[in-house]
Amino acid sequence: MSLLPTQSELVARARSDLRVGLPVVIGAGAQGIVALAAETLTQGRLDALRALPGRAQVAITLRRAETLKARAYDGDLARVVLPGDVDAPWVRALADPALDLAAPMKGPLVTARDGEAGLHRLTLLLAKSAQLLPAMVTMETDHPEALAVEMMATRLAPGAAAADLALHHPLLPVAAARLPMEASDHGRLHIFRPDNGGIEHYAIEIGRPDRDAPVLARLHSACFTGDVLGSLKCDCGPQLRTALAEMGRAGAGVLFYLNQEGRGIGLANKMRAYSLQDQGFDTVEANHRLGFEDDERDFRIGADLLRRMGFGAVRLMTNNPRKVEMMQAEGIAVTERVPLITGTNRHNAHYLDVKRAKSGHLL
Ligand SMILES: Nc1nc2c(ncn2[C@@H]2O[C@H](COP(=O)(O)OP(=O)(O)OP(=O)(O)O)[C@@H](O)[C@H]2O)c(=O)[nH]1
Ligand SMILES: [Zn+2]
Repeated sequence: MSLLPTQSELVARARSDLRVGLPVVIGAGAQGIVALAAETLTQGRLDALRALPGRAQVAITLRRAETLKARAYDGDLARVVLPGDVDAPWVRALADPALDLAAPMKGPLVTARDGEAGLHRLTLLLAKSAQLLPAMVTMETDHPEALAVEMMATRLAPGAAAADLALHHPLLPVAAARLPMEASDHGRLHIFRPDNGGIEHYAIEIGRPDRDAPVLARLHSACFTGDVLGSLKCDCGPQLRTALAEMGRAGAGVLFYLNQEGRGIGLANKMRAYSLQDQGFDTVEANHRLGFEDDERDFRIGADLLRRMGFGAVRLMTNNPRKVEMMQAEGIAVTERVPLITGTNRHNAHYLDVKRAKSGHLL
């Protein structure tokens, strides 16, 4: 045993570094990259990065590249060559579509087609996992180890970092207590935390569901605006309350409250998406313009929690066939899909239409 951080712990540290605005180094031997998140980039850090020998680029996802009409030569991403005369706000505008319509980027953007994009791809995965906009300022380096020491930066080994980012981190029970609720006197709230100190998720157990029979279950993704504020832009709040009420009526059930706000992009990015929706884009288009896929959730979380609580089969309350497929792919038997249609109003009619048309929801 050692007090030194493992690669997985270094990935967790790198996430915080990027959110703070610090650089992260990825690489070993003679091949590496220094990366800063576009969202937290300051002018000082951009100047310091440019003072290093090498070519500064901004890695963006294919989704964002399509919006910016930049050619993507690296499959799912593009490397925009950073012009010599641009400042930090220019880089942030490349990442953040808030100003796309008001102040379109001065193009054309030149994108790199030579060299390797593997490390750039990793930096984008890291940005997404830190719930930052997926756009990273990068500089290639042929002495990553020395540079990381010099900058006191977290350095990740590419293979180990890629493996950790693809891994589902097991969720461990932290605490549980009795919680009488409007929906049931017999509630119990369980808190789970991943072994890398990441985002916590909750289970609300109602009654004492039989572990040997399919349990009435709901995998509810967090929606601060809908669940807490009663937003009329979506149907989340009524879905949450209806699901709990039905479990209360049935006397047993389990609702997982998964902190995958905004289909996994985080609340700040969801508000960026809402602001694009105010400009006329639908929920799917808005995610794409930000550089995200329409659904960035990891459904392994729900399956892990179900199993950890002793359930192998569910009667799943959802209108989303993907949730059913994903649970089955993760080895959870879905014996029945229980529709959960509630909370439609004139503000969310279009949102629900788009979910039906583009995301395959059965509404
Ligand atoms: N990015 C983004 N997320 C949204 C938007 N509207 C709602 N959400 C999020 O979408 C998620 C909805 O979660 P769920 O209700 O569990 O899932 P669902 O895929 O709609 O499926 P079911 O409700 O089970 O039928 C929540 O995380 C919300 O925060 C939006 O316009 N953009
Ligand atoms: Zn919602």
